[in-house]
Amino acid sequence: MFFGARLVVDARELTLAAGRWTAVVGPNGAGKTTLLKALAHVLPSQGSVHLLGRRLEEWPAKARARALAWLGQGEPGADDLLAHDVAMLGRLPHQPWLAAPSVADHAAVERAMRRTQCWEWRDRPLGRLSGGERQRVLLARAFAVEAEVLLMDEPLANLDAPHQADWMLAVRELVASGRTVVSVLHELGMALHADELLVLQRGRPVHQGACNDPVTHAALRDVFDNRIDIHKVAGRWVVLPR
Ligand SMILES: Nc1ncnc2c1ncn2[C@@H]1O[C@H](COP(=O)(O)OP(=O)(O)OP(=O)(O)O)[C@@H](O)[C@H]1O
Repeated sequence: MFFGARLVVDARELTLAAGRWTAVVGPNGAGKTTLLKALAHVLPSQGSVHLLGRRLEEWPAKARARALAWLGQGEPGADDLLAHDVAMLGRLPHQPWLAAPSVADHAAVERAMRRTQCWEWRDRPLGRLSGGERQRVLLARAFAVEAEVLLMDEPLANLDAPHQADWMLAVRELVASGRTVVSVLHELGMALHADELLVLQRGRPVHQGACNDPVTHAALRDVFDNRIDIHKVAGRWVVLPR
């Protein structure tokens, strides 16, 4: 992937496992967002990206939007829209042109908003929510798609600890039902609870492996210049800066 003439991400032959949760990690500027945008078809890439075995370009746009849900980093939203309407945007790929949302669409939105605990303020405009509340609405929009594959860039931004835990639980449920989740995470302790870690450094994937594998931990320490410590506390991974 290039920005102008500059090669920003050089990821050849990269496969992300279906039916698993992969966390993409690495230092600032490593290319995590760029990679995710290329996977989501938000940014052009030079190679070819396959989604569920089929080239992205070969998917009819609406079918692709049903199969692949995308949550960008710090997404601007229309501040005047009500939270419920924002979440309903996730159902657009399911709706015929100019049709009103169906019963199934309303049910999916309610499920998603309850999942991220924002159903209570469904009638409030996005612009009048706190950062974390807003993020939970945007997460609900992504969940409401009920896609096979979810790509989320910094989904935990602005979320407090209990809602981070809720997000992880939601991801676990999605993966248990056969869905694929790929998330860029700066919270390395959370990332280590994924199934797989993809470690990026200066635009290249330098390691891909199981989160509980010591080799993965060594790769992680390495890309952060040995300035992190990884511990297991009460059965959970904790990453501390050094
Ligand atoms: N629109 C752009 N134009 C030019 N270069 C860009 C653009 N967006 C990002 N870059 C550069 O591409 C590289 C990768 O950026 P990217 O946002 O993918 O990194 P990241 O790993 O997600 O970083 P962070 O952890 O800081 O969010 C960086 O060197 C960045 O400066």
